[in-house]
Amino acid sequence: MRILVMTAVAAEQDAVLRGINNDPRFDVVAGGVGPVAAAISTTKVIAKGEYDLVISAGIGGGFIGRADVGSIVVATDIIAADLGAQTTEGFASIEQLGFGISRVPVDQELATKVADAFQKAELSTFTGPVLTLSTVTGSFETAEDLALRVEGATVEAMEGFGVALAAHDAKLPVLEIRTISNPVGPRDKSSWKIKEALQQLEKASSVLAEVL
Ligand SMILES: O=C(O)c1cccc(C(=O)CC[C@H]2O[C@@H](n3cnc4c(=O)[nH]cnc43)[C@H](O)[C@@H]2O)c1
Repeated sequence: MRILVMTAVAAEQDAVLRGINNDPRFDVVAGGVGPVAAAISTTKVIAKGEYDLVISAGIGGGFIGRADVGSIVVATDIIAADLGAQTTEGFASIEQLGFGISRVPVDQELATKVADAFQKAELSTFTGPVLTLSTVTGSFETAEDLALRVEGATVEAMEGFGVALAAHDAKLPVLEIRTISNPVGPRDKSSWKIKEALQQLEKASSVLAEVL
């Protein structure tokens, strides 16, 4: 199996590389921050290689009560949560507007297998929808709006939908794995546990190499 892991930045790429420990089945690429950069870079890498699976991996924000800081989340769905329109009845996704897809399903069997392996490795693991946004949430109000709008919203990040759409376009299965660096809500960088989340990403990646 040939596996492409897309991260946003080099620090996440390095954590994954440490975890997979030179496993030749994996390519790990830092594709840039945000859904557009992620989509472009993933499309370019897929075009040059023969892959069986694409994974969006990195740190993310956990919705309070759904995913604790320091935990790992395996996506059940990858959702473009701010791709749509504000209407008098509230937000309408481009899917609801009839302009395209705003949700890419993951390979559910593989997602369950990976989540089970993380739990067996005694890593605090949750599953649920992972939201892709172009703007990091900065208030409780926005966090609550997203949680109400997307049933079971578990994580927010910025690249998954870009990676997933590129994989979907190439008819490849996709997963998204996020290690939680911060709670979704008011911007308080002092509360971000990025180093710990990167350590969890390394641990998760070592389990990935065993289970895939
Ligand atoms: O608000 C800030 O000053 C700030 C501090 C640290 C990081 C950022 C980012 O923009 C990180 C974006 C980057 O990390 C992922 N990520 C991690 N947590 C979240 C989140 O709560 N919401 C969205 N993205 C998050 C994301 O995938 C990016 O790659 C800002």
